Amino acid sequence: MKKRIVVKLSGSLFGLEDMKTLKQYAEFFVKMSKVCQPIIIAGGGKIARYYISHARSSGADESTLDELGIEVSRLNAKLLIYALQEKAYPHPPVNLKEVANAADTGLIIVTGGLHPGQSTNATAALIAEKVRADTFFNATDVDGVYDSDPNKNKNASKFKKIPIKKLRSMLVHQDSIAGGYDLMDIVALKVIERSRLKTRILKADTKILEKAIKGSPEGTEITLA
Ligand SMILES: Nc1ncnc2c1ncn2[C@@H]1O[C@H](COP(=O)(O)OP(=O)(O)O)[C@@H](O)[C@H]1O
Ligand SMILES: O=c1ccn([C@@H]2O[C@H](COP(=O)(O)OP(=O)(O)O)[C@@H](O)[C@H]2O)c(=O)[nH]1
Repeated sequence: MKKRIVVKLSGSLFGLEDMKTLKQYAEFFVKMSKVCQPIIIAGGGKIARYYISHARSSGADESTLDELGIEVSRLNAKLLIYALQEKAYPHPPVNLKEVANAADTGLIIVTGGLHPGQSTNATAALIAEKVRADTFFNATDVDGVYDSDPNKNKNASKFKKIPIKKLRSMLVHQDSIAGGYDLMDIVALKVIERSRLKTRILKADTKILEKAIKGSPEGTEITLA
């Protein structure tokens, strides 16, 4: 059986700016499917935050806002499925059991969020645990974990490796509101730790992802004591 690779794809890839991005990622994952089975979780991106902020201003509760984000992430997943055509399982699985059954088809799997109160990284970690993935890649809009937010602090320095306990202490203050959950949420970290998931946080770029899938130490590795 081919090794299973779980990739959480930043929602920023599903923006309206560059329509050819998804086609490039579809071609990339078809190429990678010759050496592994990609199992992809799509983020919600700006469109999710558009719906979340409007509904929040109307007084919707946080779990309702999370569900909006989940719906958008599932729409993003469908866009990638359409670009993958017959190489992909035909729709985004709706729960972990369906993900596991879908993975047994050997097809490329694409889904979105699954449950309120967490981010797509938590969903990706749960899926990696469920399908016994070889590695979980959080393909995000930064090239790894820094000692502070590199988008706010130009002097931040990047970790090649970071112990999960240190990462948790760095992120514990972040707010767990819908549309928040920057970088990794506490549910994702819990699942990575309990199942000792091999996890790497790296830039969402097909060339970098290809090198990482082939074993190159791209981005930041989360180490487990
Ligand atoms: N210590 C950190 N290292 C790297 N990025 C961080 C850190 N703290 C906060 N961030 C922020 O997390 C963002 C990535 O998380 P997120 O917005 O959830 O990305 P994604 O779109 O992949 O889900 C980065 O753009 C960065 O601004
Ligand atoms: O399993 C999930 C996945 C996502 N979300 C919601 O959907 C939003 C968009 O997902 P995420 O932030 O992970 O996507 P990103 O744009 O950061 O890639 C999240 O902020 C949550 O509000 C959720 O509630 N449960």
